[in-house]
Amino acid sequence: MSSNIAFHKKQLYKMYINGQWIGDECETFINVMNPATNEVIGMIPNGGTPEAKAAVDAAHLAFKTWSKKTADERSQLLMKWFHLIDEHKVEIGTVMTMEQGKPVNEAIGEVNYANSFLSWYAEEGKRIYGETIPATHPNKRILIRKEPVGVVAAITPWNFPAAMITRKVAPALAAGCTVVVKPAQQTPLTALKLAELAEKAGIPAGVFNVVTGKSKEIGDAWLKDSRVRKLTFTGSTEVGKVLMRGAAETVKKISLELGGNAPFIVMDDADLEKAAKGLLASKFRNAGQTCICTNRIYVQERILEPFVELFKEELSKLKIGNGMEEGIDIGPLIDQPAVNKVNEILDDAIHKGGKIVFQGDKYEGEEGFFFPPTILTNVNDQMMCVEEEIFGPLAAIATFKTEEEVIERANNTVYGLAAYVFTENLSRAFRISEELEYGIIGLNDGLPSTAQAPFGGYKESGLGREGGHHGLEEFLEVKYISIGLNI
Ligand SMILES: NC(=O)c1ccc[n+]([C@@H]2O[C@H](COP(=O)([O-])OP(=O)(O)OC[C@H]3O[C@@H](n4cnc5c(N)ncnc54)[C@H](O)[C@@H]3O)[C@@H](O)[C@H]2O)c1
Ligand SMILES: O=C[C@H](O)CS(=O)(=O)O
Repeated sequence: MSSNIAFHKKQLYKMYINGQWIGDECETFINVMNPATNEVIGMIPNGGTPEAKAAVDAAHLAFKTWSKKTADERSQLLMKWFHLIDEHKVEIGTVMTMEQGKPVNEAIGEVNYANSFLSWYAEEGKRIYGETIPATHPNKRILIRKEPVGVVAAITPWNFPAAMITRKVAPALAAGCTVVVKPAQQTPLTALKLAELAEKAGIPAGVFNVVTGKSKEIGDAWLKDSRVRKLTFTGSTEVGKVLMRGAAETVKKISLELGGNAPFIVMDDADLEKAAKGLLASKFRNAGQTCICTNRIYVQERILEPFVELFKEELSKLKIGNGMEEGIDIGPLIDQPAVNKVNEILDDAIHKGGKIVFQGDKYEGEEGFFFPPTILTNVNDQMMCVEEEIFGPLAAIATFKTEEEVIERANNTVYGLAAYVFTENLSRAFRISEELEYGIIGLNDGLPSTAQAPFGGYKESGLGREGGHHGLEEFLEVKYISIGLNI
């Protein structure tokens, strides 16, 4: 697919604050790279404290009117934004592929997924119900209201440049909050396309702001600003902990969607073809760079050989290359350090007895950051591929004997985001699902993510949920009104 978007190496994009496109005044600029070719595709303003403060000024002012709109008025504006994103999904997908690397059809799929949060919360926002509670005192009445928390600061990662923004912004705006967003430095252009369409949809100035530039400086400015009442972060657990400590200074509400280390468990009574296809989807989506990608694969001993053969057959159908080309299934990793990390993890596994039983072609086409899809067997729990988040197309297969053993090994991690179980035995499915310490369980399903369901983790994979009605609660305060009467 040829891009119908002209990327000019020296094209300077602007950030979006208070309904204005600004940035020329910044002293420095950041290059945006294409990870498939290592070429510069544009530049963004390297903003910092002044721009971070200006965005909160705008959001704080806009909150006064946006929060007073009816839920239906906000819903209509969210749907105007939804329809514009839908009309421009190929353009946005192309921008995403150019800056993040995922194949363009997968990028367009992410735009649709991102958009589903807008349509879901455009409706959900109309159902922010309060309640009355029977008072024990005859002359009192108890009224409970749910109210928007206020100005929200959102900091998002590079691996899902559209969905990780709308999964926060859609419920926040539906609840009546206003938002300042800092996208990842690697993938700001998708965020700016969303802002362009929000402006076109008529979302008022200051309601949705996108600030680009110095991550720590912008984040610190928002953490210190008491007008920011909620921080919602998606990214690594390491950074999440830093932000959690900073949010304490002004007691901000906080949501954290952090790292993962997903086990993929194949029981000996599984439908092996279904499990192989489910593993392919879960492991190699976004070249393995998703927080809920399978990280460790546990196969019950008796069916190891037939399962690995099926998996190899499925993986051999995937094609690696530049995501802008037709028929590509696996694009590049985000940068060279990411490739180096996966190589380090692979070398560690081989050093500790791991065996490569399949490796795809090493794409030599361009100067990009490619890692060939690889299957390792003879994996043990002392390897880096079991202990750390791989974030690449490396499938690490270990075996186990019993249900009790695999549950203990699967839970033996500080993470608790997603886990996958393939079995055709219903009682076993529920027994294992209920014992796994994870916020998301894919039961015979390698792709559980959807706007209707709460997405989030146990333990060091995060706090709070995104998606479903749970995701709306994250942007609401509960107000209790006690009413004294003369009855
Ligand atoms: N749980 C989820 O839903 C989810 C989704 C996507 C990615 N992730 C996780 O994110 C990680 C990969 O994404 P990443 O490399 O962008 O993560 P990252 O933590 O390095 O960066 C995430 C965001 O935080 C910003 N940031 C970094 N340091 C900061 C600081 N000191 N102050 C303020 N902002 C700061 C970055 O600029 C970026 O915008 C993986 O661990 C992955 O598992 C989790
Ligand atoms: O990387 C983490 C994202 O949340 C992945 S998903 O698209 O929501 O599954």
